[in-house]
This record gives sequence, structure tokens and C-alpha cells, in this order.
Amino acid sequence: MRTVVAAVIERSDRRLLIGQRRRNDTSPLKWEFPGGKVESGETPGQALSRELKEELGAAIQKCVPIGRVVHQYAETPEELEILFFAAAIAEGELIPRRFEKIAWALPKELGDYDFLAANAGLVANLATGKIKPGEILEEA
Ligand SMILES: Nc1nc2c([nH]c(=O)n2[C@@H]2O[C@H](COP(=O)(O)OP(=O)(O)OP(=O)(O)O)[C@@H](O)[C@H]2O)c(=O)[nH]1
Repeated sequence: MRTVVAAVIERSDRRLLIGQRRRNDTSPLKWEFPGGKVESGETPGQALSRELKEELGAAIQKCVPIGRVVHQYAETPEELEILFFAAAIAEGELIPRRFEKIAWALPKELGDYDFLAANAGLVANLATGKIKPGEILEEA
């Protein structure tokens, strides 16, 4: 099973950072949270920091686990374990290097985006306010 890490980043206006996969990626044009596969020798936290730097030029300051999903996509042989984190990043411009585009969406707007299938449960919990990443980070 391959482990993937992904970050839910909340801005001061409560909007969440989401990214759209490129048209030539697997699951083209689907929306996801920034992140990627954990490489050998890395902890999940290290992988999250590396991915956020690579994908957006963002520096993670803090992260707290908020969910875990095991999912198998029909088009890939590997089963995925996806670890979701609430994350805070240092202020600064984000440079989307690996996404078709990025967006800052209000939790209640998340249903308007075509997310990867494995994200359905988390997206529902964010949209209904059951999981509040900003509060979780503050309390941690
Ligand atoms: N970054 C990210 N990946 C996710 C999320 N949800 C989810 O199912 N995934 C899956 O986790 C994997 C992340 O891989 P990746 O981003 O490092 O690499 P990739 O697209 O090159 O991988 P792939 O081409 O093998 O699918 C993808 O298969 C993606 O579909 C999510 O919210 N964020």
C-alpha cells in the first residue's frame, strides 16, 4: 500500500486551498488538496513539507492529522492510504507549479468542485463544518 499525504490549508477568510490536476495527469482535471506520495525514508510530515514546497513554493509551519482513507482507483494497481492534515503555511505568494489551477473555496462551495473520489468523505465533513481545520490547528 502506498501512502499519500495531503494538506487542508485554511486562510484567515476561512477559504480552503484546493488544486486542480493537470489534463495529462492521472484523474485529469479533478480537484484535490496539495500533497503527494511519501517517498522511502520520509516521514509523512517531511513528505508534506516537500510536496508543498515543490507544488506551491509554500513553507509548512504546523500540521495536525484530520483523517485517513484507504482507496483503490480502478486505473491504478496500487492501493492508496491517504493521510489528510490541517496545515498552516508561512505567508507569501503561492506559485502553482504542478496544478492546472488553484482556488480558495469556502467550505460550503466544495461541492461545486469535481474532487477525487477518495476525498468524498473529507470534503463532506469540511462542507458541513464537521471538520474545521483552522480551529483544529489553533487547539493543537
Ligand atoms: N495530492 C493529493 N493526492 C490525492 C488526493 N486524494 C487522492 O485520492 N489522491 C491520490 O493520491 C495520489 C497522489 O499522487 P501524486 O500526486 O504524488 O502523484 P501522481 O499524480 O504523479 O500519481 P499517479 O500519477 O501515480 O496517480 C494520486 O493517485 C491521487 O489520485 C488529494 O487530496 N491530494
